Amino acid sequence: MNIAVFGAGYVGLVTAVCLSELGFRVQVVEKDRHKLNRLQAGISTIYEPGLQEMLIRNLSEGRLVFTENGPLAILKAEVLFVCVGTPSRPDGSADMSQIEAVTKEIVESSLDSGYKLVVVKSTVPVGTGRWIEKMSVLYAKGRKANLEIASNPEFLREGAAVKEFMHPDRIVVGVASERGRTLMEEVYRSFDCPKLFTDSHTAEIIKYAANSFLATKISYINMVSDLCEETGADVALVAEGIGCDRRIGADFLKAGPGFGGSCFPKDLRAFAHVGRSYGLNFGLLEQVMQINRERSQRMIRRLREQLWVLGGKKIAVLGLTFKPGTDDVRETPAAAVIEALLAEGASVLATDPLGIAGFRAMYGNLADRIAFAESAGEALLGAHAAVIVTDWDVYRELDWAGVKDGMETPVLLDGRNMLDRAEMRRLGFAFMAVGR
Ligand SMILES: NC(=O)C1=CN([C@@H]2O[C@H](COP(=O)(O)OP(=O)(O)OC[C@H]3O[C@@H](n4cnc5c(N)ncnc54)[C@H](O)[C@@H]3O)[C@@H](O)[C@H]2O)C=CC1
Ligand SMILES: O=C(O)[C@H]1O[C@H](OP(=O)(O)OP(=O)(O)OC[C@H]2O[C@@H](n3ccc(=O)[nH]c3=O)[C@H](O)[C@@H]2O)[C@H](O)[C@@H](O)[C@@H]1O
Repeated sequence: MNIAVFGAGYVGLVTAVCLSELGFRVQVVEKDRHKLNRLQAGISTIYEPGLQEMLIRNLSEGRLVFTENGPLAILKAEVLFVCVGTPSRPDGSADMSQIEAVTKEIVESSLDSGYKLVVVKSTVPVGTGRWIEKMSVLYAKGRKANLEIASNPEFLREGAAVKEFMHPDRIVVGVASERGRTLMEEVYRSFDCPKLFTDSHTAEIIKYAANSFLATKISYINMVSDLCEETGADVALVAEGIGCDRRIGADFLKAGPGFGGSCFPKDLRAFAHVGRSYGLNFGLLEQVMQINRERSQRMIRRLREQLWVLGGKKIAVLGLTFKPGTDDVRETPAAAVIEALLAEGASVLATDPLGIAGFRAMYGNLADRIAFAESAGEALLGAHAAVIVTDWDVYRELDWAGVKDGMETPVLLDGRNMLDRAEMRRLGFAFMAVGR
């Protein structure tokens, strides 16, 4: 089967590489010249375990091609995956301009040609499939593009993208015709997981509903975490206590600095916007977002409990990416924590194993006002306190006894509950965790 993939970002690149690994012939259309050059040279543009080797193997065996020639890829392909971005607009709604542009390109290049299945993998508001159908008629200008639109949301997580693409918990496909369903069954034939075939509206809602539910679990446990902190209870044990109930489940109950990344914040805003646009009360999601926004202030408050005055103090921020195992800093909680520290008049020395370059590029103004260190050891030298924002293993394995003596005052806020409290206190740290 010939497949085309539009957009070589996290989702598109992983989808394309994995499908070629499964033996499909895949053409990836990418408009960003810089990305395209690197991918054509066999260099992965994102950091994902296992991706680089698979990329080189499938490129060299000729199953995977990167191109900017959309029309040619469209001509050859029977199934076209749309994996372009759907970022937030200022009002929180999803910006559909990339999807719109790809729709136009696909319609114009498939006029009077055979049947093609256009599969939307990007995360999109309910009704997107219908909009693509409507726009297809407009762009066809009275001629016929024999396109069927399907929805196939992606649930992979960054940092484990290849593994989760290849071994998903489920596959969701919103498709109307038998022909489209048969094609999607063929694409996912080798996957051994529940496959849910629905209408396109349902599939589109499943994606936002899943992300919003997971984010709700996180804000919920963060809310409970604050009560644990006030009362001397332990949020990790509370999470274990409720998570053992299979109806609740143990995952996504880790208290911390709040959720970040390119999807949860953006998708919550978009889902809440969709709800509002139908006149529905999606206030629950507004609360989830509000709790998340307040996490950085909570961390500042904890630091003040130990340091009294933050102005003029040097604080080491350990971790800039929104979670470990990725170089992605989009909507990272670290940015809010740094912002809040600077507002207190503290000076910040930040470090991260993979995120420094991305942080500098994305948060220019903020980055200009702080300093960066190559390692945690360097960041902690002379610091009045350290805050762990991202739970990288290197911070777990750090020689804390060794670095403590180099600190001005040994205050440590473990924002991810990753270190052993008793051990840290034994080493002489004024140690604080989250919700315990
Ligand atoms: N990042 C993630 O872990 C996940 C993302 N998603 C969703 O998947 C979609 C894509 O996300 P990412 O891959 O993170 O985005 P991204 O921004 O990393 O990648 C999108 C790519 O599409 C390219 N592009 C834009 N317009 C194009 C066009 N007309 N033709 C060809 N290429 C074009 C861009 O240059 C870019 O490389 C979003 O809707 C996102 O919400 C879904 C699940 C997981
Ligand atoms: O739509 C998407 O893009 C993806 O969004 C998330 O994946 P991702 O953003 O890669 O990262 P997660 O592992 O879900 O973490 C998101 C944020 O929540 C935080 N988190 C996660 C779990 C937890 O218990 N506590 C917590 O604070 C993480 O630190 C991180 O900042 C979803 O988990 C994926 O299923 C989905 O496909």
